[in-house]
Amino acid sequence: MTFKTLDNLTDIAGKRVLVRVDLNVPVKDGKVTDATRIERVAPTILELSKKGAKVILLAHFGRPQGAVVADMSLEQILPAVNDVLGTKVHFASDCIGETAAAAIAALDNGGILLLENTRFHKGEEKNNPDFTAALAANGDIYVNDAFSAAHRAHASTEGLAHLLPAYAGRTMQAELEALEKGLGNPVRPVVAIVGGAKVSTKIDLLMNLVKKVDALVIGGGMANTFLAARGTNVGKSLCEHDLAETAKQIMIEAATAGCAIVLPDDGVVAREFKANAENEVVNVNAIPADAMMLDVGPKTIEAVNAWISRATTLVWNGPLGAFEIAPFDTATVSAAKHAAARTREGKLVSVAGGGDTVAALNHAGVADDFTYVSTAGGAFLEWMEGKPLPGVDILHQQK
Ligand SMILES: Nc1ncnc2c1ncn2[C@@H]1O[C@H](COP(=O)(O)OP(=O)(O)OP(=O)(O)O)[C@@H](O)[C@H]1O
Ligand SMILES: O=C(O)[C@H](O)COP(=O)(O)O
Repeated sequence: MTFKTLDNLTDIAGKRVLVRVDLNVPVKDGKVTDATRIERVAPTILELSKKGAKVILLAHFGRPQGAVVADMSLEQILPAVNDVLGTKVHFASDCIGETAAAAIAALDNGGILLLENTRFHKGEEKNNPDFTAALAANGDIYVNDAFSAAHRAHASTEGLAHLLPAYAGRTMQAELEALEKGLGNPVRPVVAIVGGAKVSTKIDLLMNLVKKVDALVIGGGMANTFLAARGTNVGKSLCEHDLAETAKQIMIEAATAGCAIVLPDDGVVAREFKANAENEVVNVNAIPADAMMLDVGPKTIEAVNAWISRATTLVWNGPLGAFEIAPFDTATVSAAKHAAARTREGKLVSVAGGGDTVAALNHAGVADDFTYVSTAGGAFLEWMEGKPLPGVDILHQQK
């Protein structure tokens, strides 16, 4: 590693350390349902606090697009952060300006403060110099511990490293080391499973991914977009129809690269997005116009598990279905258990990543059996593609 780490940070008592963490955690009815991302950043926060720094946490939640959106406030994450850290964490309702400055001034040495969602300001995602300067005004040192947001060149993930002495946190360091160890030189066949809901932000990554893997299994909302591109009627399923052309190009690129694309043959459809909604298994060519495909079906599960059996290396981002609501967790749980068993037998190197993917593996009870579980989803896929990550690159450039 060529970047500076917390080992280089001594003598920081009383210093204001701005720590970028990723608190974009799964939440249901205002409660955190999986605290893995918080648990992973805890060592950095506690180490800085123990060294007597004033620890100021910067994070985003959701995609409020520069507006203050009440249900995207980080205040709802505060109780879970308190629980995981086992100490009182203060909160300020803005990440810049007087409100933030006053809360920081009131912090004791070793105190911890969480600032409100950075994405409530338009300048965050634009990496706007004035906004970055306003963030920097409240800190002496910058630590980036948000590997899972390092694919974003935002003010709090990249911009700040131009203005303040910048260091990698313990999780940033650990993620990069573990990914390099697990996937730096993957043994073939390499199978990737990509599912989930963030279709528009992840679909472009697949163009390069198909050149690196032997098979790409597509599930979740991502599969519906590919099925639609193939001319299948997906009814009311989560689907980004305007990405049909991109999906077609990816399928062409995969054929050229010799990468098998595995799409669902059957699916579990329902008319309501809720637990135990009335559902049926249908062939993907017979999805009713008023129904949504919320999971892949039994035939597809068999095919996915057969690909996992063939793989020596598995890379997984995004659940195969809406795993939060039973019974639409069936495929995700089955594939997770199968991959875990192959890993335990020493037949598979399994690396999974993503906020909800981690939650899904925890739900299946097998997260500890995977070779490595990254907190990163999009960043993990971009790393896998070999793309430079702005948040990591700028740390390497520190003198
Ligand atoms: N068929 C489907 N229809 C609707 N939602 C789905 C479907 N399949 C999966 N999902 C939803 O996808 C979400 C997870 O997708 P997402 O792309 O955010 O994955 P992730 O692991 O959190 O990655 P990242 O860390 O990049 O956010 C879950 O909330 C799940 O319910
Ligand atoms: O959940 C994630 O993958 C990270 O927090 C980044 O979120 P984003 O895709 O909204 O930038």
